[in-house]
Amino acid sequence: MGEESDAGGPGDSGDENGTERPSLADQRDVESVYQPAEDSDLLARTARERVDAGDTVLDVGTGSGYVAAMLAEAGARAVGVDVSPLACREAAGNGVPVVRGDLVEPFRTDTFDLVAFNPPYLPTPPEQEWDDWMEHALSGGDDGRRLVDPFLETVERVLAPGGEALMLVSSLTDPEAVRAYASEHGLASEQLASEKHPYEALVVLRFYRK
Ligand SMILES: C[S@@+](CC[C@H](N)C(=O)[O-])C[C@H]1O[C@@H](n2cnc3c(N)ncnc32)[C@H](O)[C@@H]1O
Repeated sequence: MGEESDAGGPGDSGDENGTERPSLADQRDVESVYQPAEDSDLLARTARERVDAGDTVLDVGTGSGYVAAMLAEAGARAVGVDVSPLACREAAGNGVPVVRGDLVEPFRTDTFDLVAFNPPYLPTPPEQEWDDWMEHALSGGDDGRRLVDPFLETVERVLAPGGEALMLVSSLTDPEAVRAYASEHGLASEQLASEKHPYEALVVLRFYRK
């Protein structure tokens, strides 16, 4: 399952003569797919506690597929979605059914018991933005909420009755502002977990219909 084409998107760099240039990620010799870190692990551990065998779950921005794979291990029917073709390929290679797409857009209404999202959240001023798939994995734009806000605007549509969304939020992106925005969009919230790290606190928030 899933679309794993390299067509389109950042990193596809060729000049007017059709000469292929390496993507910025290649030029910088950085990984092109976000590898699981403390944030991935906190989200996966918290979500795993909440799924029952047979639940249908979605891992938004699945990256390597780490969170989806942990939930599948717990007995859930887990699917991932990612905008990056490189992430889709890696997740599929790790045994995760994956769809290439934008947030929850590819999925039907009322589908998922649980939606998990570890968004790109690093606050990044425009002049520091770069142009490769790793930027899509890391940069949360000026306030860190470039993807957080659209997720909160759209996730309710795909939640099954009684379903919930779990999102990893950093102290860098103001969890209280995230909760206020969710509330404006019809979602109640609570904090399920938090961990302190050298430069930030990581928090898992739960969102559900009011
Ligand atoms: C911080 S990484 C998290 C990866 C993985 N879930 C984990 O926890 O290790 C964020 C992921 O979101 C993906 N992403 C960015 N924008 C997206 C969008 N609009 N729709 C779906 N995925 C997106 C990135 O490609 C990246 O894989």
